[in-house]
Amino acid sequence: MIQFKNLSKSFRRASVLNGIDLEIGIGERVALIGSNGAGKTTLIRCLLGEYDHQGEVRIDGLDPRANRTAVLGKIGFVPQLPPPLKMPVGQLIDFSAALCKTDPARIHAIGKRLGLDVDGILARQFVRLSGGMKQKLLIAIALGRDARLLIMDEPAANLDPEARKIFFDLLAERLNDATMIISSHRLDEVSSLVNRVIEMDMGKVVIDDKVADDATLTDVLACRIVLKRFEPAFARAVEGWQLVPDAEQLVWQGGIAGPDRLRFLGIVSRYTALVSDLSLREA
Ligand SMILES: Nc1ncnc2c1ncn2[C@@H]1O[C@H](COP(=O)(O)OP(=O)(O)OP(=O)(O)O)[C@@H](O)[C@H]1O
Repeated sequence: MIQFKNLSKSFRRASVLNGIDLEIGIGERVALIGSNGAGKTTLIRCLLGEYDHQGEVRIDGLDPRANRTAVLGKIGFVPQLPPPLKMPVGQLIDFSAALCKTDPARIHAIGKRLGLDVDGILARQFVRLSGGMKQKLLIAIALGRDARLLIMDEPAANLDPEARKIFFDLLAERLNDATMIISSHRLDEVSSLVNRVIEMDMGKVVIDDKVADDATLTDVLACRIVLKRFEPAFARAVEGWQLVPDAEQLVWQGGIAGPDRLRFLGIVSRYTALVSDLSLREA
């Protein structure tokens, strides 16, 4: 579906992509990872046909630079930085829906599933929404259409755990009909969403691993944590993860979304000295 052949890109004299060779097939879910400045966004921008470059880029055999309308019609894109649009939300949804030939009601429905009060913000300027609200709306616009390729640049970074769980469910619904590229500078944020990891460094691919799908996107793990003593900082840290404490706030129990387990354990690991027992089991 996607081919990069000896792709190189320089800005003025600075070389940013150096001879990228990659093939990404239908149904692959790729984590595109790498430190700040590694070249992830530039690679995505080349795929979207936004930059001139050396080498070849093809989506279903088409050069995205020469066939932007046809290629963009296949892609649902969530950008890393929300565009500073002054357009009211309702107009933005209608405009995007018309552009992608989809029904605005689909975008409304996904926004609502993500917890966005779509009806209450229709008249608000997009640029005035909070970071999380903007991200939910951009995800709803990208997923509310029949895109065969989903490209998402740090899509879940601003979402709370509840919205992340719904986001994973939404992606799970698209597993059979879409190829996904999810960019992040942290593998633990996206590792359980993907079946291939491509790491970039200084404009080159340094790791390209196919990984086993060991947890499905819709898994929920039963979590139980026992603390040695109550600590308000722990209660604050797990707020939003829907863990319910016992009367003494020493035993915490609840469900954790499978793809979120590493992120959750990362948070709990800050309180390792407090934890006397921890289990995270398939329910
Ligand atoms: N339009 C531009 N003009 C000049 N240099 C650019 C431009 N866009 C990106 N760069 C440079 O290209 C390099 C790669 O940037 P890119 O945004 O692709 O990295 P990234 O891997 O997406 O990083 P991050 O994780 O920080 O988003 C950086 O050194 C950046 O400064």
